[in-house]
Amino acid sequence: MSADALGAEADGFFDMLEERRRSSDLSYAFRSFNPLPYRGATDISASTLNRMVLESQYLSYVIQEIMLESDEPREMLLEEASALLDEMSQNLQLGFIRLLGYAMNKVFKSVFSSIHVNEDGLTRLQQAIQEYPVILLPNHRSYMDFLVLSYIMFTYDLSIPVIAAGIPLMGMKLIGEIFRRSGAFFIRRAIGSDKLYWAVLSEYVRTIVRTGYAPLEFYIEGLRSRTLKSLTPKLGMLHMVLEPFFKGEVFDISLVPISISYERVLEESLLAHELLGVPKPKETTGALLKARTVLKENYGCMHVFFGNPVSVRDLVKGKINHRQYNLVPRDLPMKPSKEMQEFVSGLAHTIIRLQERNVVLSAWNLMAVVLLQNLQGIDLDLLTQKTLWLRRLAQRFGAHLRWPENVSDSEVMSSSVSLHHSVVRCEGGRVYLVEEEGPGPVTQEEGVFKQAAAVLMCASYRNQAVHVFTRPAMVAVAMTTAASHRTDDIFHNFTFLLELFSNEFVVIPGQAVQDFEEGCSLLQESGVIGRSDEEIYVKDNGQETIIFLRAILQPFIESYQVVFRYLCEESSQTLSEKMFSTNIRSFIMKLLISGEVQSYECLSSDLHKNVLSALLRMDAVTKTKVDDQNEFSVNKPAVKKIWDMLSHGWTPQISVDARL
Ligand SMILES: CCCCCCCCCCCCCCCC(=O)SCCNC(=O)CCNC(=O)[C@H](O)C(C)(C)COP(=O)(O)OP(=O)(O)OC[C@H]1O[C@@H](n2cnc3c(N)ncnc32)[C@H](O)[C@@H]1OP(=O)(O)O
Ligand SMILES: O=C(CO)COP(=O)(O)O
Repeated sequence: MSADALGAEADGFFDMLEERRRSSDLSYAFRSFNPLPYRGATDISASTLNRMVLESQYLSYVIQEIMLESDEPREMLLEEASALLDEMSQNLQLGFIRLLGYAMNKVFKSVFSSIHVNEDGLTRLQQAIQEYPVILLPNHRSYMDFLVLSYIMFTYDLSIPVIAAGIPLMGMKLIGEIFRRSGAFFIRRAIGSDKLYWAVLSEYVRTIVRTGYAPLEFYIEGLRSRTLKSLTPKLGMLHMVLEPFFKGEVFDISLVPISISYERVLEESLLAHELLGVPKPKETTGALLKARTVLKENYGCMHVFFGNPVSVRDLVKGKINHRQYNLVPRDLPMKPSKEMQEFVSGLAHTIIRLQERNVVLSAWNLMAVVLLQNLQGIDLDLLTQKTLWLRRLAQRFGAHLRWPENVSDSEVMSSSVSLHHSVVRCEGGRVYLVEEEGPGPVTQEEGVFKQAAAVLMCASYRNQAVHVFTRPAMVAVAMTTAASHRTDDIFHNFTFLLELFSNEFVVIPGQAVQDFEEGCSLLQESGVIGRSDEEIYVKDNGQETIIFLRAILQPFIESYQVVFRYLCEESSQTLSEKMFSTNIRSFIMKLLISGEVQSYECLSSDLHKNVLSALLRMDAVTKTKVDDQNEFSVNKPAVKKIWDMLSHGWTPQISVDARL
């Protein structure tokens, strides 16, 4: 894979569709496919893989345990395990990859103007696959993610991965089976305490890794992020894939973070509506066929960045004494120690941060930041000027920006507006958010709902860029709310924000000092703040940036305040999960209609969940299970205290003139 052969661009990416557009779909589908597999792989079929799981000492041990706990005979448990495996297992066949390859080639060429892939990433991946078992860890924003990744692997002769898929996809007529034969293995949602299921799933995953059956791909965020912001990682699957290393069954494992960035996301409208409580359309083949009209649209370009493979062996050095795990017989279940749980959690969060680092942003992401601070509309010239200002700031903060070369800034702006016609329109030189077409709203609630959907759609594109600004923005807010200029005081407020928002923005646990230093250094290097031994102060020409950064966090702060207010004013101290989401929405709807609250982002269900998670972590709310339903008990004084801390010294009304 040489740069010349692939036609790599200055930034190391090349457009893989360029070549695809020159050849026929059929010849692509029937191309010769000669991947270089993992050198240590045992060449086994999908059915042998299943048999290995069923006959494993591990499964036999767990079945023995279950037999002792219940009255079920061994044969029945074995049959159950076999049925679970039939439901779960993949049956990867090259013929089906070719079939999907043919279809996807057509789809991708039609919906995307380009698919940029980093050439060195492909080369590194090719090498990594041959050396050790490889785990592909992409971010998850769209159904397109897994299609495009297997498409890239097929196109560049890389071993086709097997992929952990949520079970609803299995239920799609025909498609479910095609996915299974294209490498998907299906896992149930919320496994809970089903011991046999955990045993079958974890042994299946470990056997794939141990035998080097194929690269294993899974979505560590567990689902598509509705907000396009990174999600707090799930840990179950990561624990499973690492175990063969800790038990000394493989020498090393390579974890490959993958950052997929869309200029325009196919599901943009559906995701925003889900945030407003509209249920997700069920995954059915009928629904898929109905949704094919979205394929008539243009979704601009996408970027796929294959990150540096992370060696687990290197990572554990000095952190975990993994020899202690060699003492446990390999076939016995291994309960992860506290040390191990912390390690896996830190690693999962690190993977998300690595994904974020290599997300490629477009002019549109920056425009969305500015637009959200100017919901009343903004002159195109001013929008251009502010976007260019933000471009410089984002670059100083280390963002990966893709700005078209040899194209004037005004063209970049107008082509972004036209690509995102579902979010914005330009009328008489002014840019406004677009509300969804359809009959005009009948009630005030419907009016608010439409406006909120428009704002949430735009916010999702700001969210793609928000990780670039989070840390400096938290420093900016902490500086405003701190009792003095003293670094200690500012750090104190910073850690409060970091803790409160740690479901909103992914932070690596236990790294508050590093996060604070990162935020401060970026601001200092950009000439926004100055630091003495003990103090931090805003420089005269830094005010504009500080105000802008505070405004980025403003919708989040305002939304958290509103949820706190609801929890404190709600007459009942105990809330079921269902009641909470319905009641909070109608509470906020009223405040939006009365004008008491301005931020439409307050209506996002993702944000409501994040506030609850934060309060649970901060011991202001407790969760219990009643009849299989989550119930929350609210400690009002504790919530009030957190609310006060967030509000103390904070000036919610940033004057419109001062905003970007
Ligand atoms: C050329 C063109 C080709 C094109 C070709 C196309 C190919 C087309 C293929 C289609 C492919 C689709 C792909 C879709 C993409 C998705 O569908 S993404 C969604 C599915 N994937 C994932 O979710 C992966 C990441 N998820 C996880 O890691 C989750 O943790 C799991 C494993 C699924 C479990 O979920 P969960 O029940 O939510 O569990 P989790 O919260 O992690 O843990 C729950 C509890 O179980 C405990 N637990 C964890 N592990 C264990 C264990 N082993 N034993 C006992 N207890 C355990 C935990 O400690 C936890 O306890 P508490 O802390 O609550 O006390
Ligand atoms: O991730 C999935 C398929 O891509 C399934 O989960 P969601 O549809 O909830 O995102």
